Amino acid sequence: MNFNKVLVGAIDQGTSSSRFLIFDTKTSELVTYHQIDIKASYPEKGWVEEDPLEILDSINACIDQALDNLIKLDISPLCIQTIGITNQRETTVAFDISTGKPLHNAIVWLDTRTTDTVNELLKKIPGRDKNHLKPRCGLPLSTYFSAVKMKWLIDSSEKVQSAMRDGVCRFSTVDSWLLWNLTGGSKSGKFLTDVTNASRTMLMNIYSLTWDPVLLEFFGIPQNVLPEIRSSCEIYGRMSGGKLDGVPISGILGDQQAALYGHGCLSEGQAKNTYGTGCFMLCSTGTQVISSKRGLLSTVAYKAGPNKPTFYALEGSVAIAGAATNWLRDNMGIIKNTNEFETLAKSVSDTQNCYFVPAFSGLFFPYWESHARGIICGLSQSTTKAHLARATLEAICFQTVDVLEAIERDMNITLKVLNVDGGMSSNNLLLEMQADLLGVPVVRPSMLEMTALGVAKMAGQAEGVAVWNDHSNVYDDSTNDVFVPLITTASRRKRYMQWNKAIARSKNWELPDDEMIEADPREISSMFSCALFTVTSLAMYVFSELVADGYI
Ligand SMILES: Nc1ncnc2c1ncn2[C@@H]1O[C@H](COP(=O)(O)OP(=O)(O)O)[C@@H](O)[C@H]1O
Ligand SMILES: O=P(O)(O)OC[C@H](O)CO
Repeated sequence: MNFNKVLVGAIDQGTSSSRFLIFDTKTSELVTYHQIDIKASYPEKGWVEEDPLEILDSINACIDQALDNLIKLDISPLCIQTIGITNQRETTVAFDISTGKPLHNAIVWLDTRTTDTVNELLKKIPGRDKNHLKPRCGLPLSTYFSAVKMKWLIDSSEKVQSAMRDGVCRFSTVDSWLLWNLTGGSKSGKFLTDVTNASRTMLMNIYSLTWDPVLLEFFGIPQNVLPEIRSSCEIYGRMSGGKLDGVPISGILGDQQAALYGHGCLSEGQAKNTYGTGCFMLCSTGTQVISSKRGLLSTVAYKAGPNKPTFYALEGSVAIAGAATNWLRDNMGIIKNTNEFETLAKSVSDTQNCYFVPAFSGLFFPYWESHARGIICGLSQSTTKAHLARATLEAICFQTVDVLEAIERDMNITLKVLNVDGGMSSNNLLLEMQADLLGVPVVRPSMLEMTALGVAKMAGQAEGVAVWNDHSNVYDDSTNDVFVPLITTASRRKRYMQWNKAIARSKNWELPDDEMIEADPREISSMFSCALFTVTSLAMYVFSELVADGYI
């Protein structure tokens, strides 16, 4: 058996699946991995939940299976020097730190149950400006981020309220839930998070990298329920139990930041776009926080050690990418397997002017509109499921066009290529359409696991581990696939205009609870007449019964 390799393990906990991947530090080669799908539940309209214990079990199972694969390759698991954790961001877990039991299902980043919470919070802000807190945390007020999910749990869950009273409630993002459990849980677990995950809660000040008292007060979250914030690269603790007992965990990055790092987009103006459950383009802004005028988020990209500088990024977040494929498969039954999707979409040469805005979770960038909902428009008698499949891909591409344009304008740069990765980027048609609609070549590496590679590199360079030193270059391999634009600018513009008409129709669809106040006066008067008619009829009925019974 080979004991000489120097390997790093990466836990990649995404929205749709969990993975454990093992990389060779000499070649950046993916040696082996195992992946398990995660079930989401939708208990009410707009709610998206996952089971924190299923997430944890899936990671343990992935580790075990990947280690078995390694042994089959005749490589010893003892070659694994350290482990990194990368994760779906914003998804919020509430648990009891004395027992380790979750107090509620995890509320997934896509969940829109807090639409009314956001409305209520907006009322506290002068002019209801959703960007009011942006100078502190880089983010607009939205259902997307963890703070509103925590507020909802405090306001709505009796178990959370009781655990808060007993001082045992803790809130975490998925990184700290996993870290705490893997380092020993209620016996010896380390309750820590990293700056990139903390920067997605809306509670961390992006300059000081500490929990911000003004933000904590605004959302009503006491600081003692939150993990301690650390850099993205240091030994946080060691695996407790299992086949990797004692191996350090030394890197944590939110999954989109990890992909940026994996691509090696470390210099100002370098960008990547990851197509997973959602689709997220991040562009490095160096050590400067750039505040977007166009709806992009300012976020922490990484901090490669406690005493290292903090790097930042601008981010354009598109909520629904692969999630739309899953919806067409699971809810509509249009395909049986994800891999049929490309063949179906390719079976037609265009969308026949059908547009699909999959705003299931409202619209994120650049609108930050919680009340938008999904629409399909431009249907005709000849529209088929193939046109809808193609329109789904187009929708993801159009939103990416918006993000790229905003990044270029905010940073005053022109991107010459777009580096891509993520599960959905295996779809060639998606990337061909993306290049066409962007007018910029799209470059896909032969190894798509940039998220896992990013956090493996980060973990491998931590002080006390230092097994991986090469971070400087954009991920480079001679077997990259390049997709070049083939359509004319005029055709691109026409389709983009039509897309914007579809977006306009999806906006402001859901009515907030207090919408009556701003509703059309004709609607209010018709509802008032209806209510008056009902009350009068009831009174006349009671009166006639009283007369009939001789009381009057
Ligand atoms: N060839 C494909 N065509 C369309 N969608 C795909 C394809 N392959 C994967 N997907 C979608 O991509 C998502 C999985 O990507 P992944 O990066 O693993 O997601 P996550 O990190 O969010 O768990 C799923 O939503 C899946 O349906
Ligand atoms: O699951 P992904 O890969 O789409 O990533 C989810 C994001 O981290 C949400 O912000």
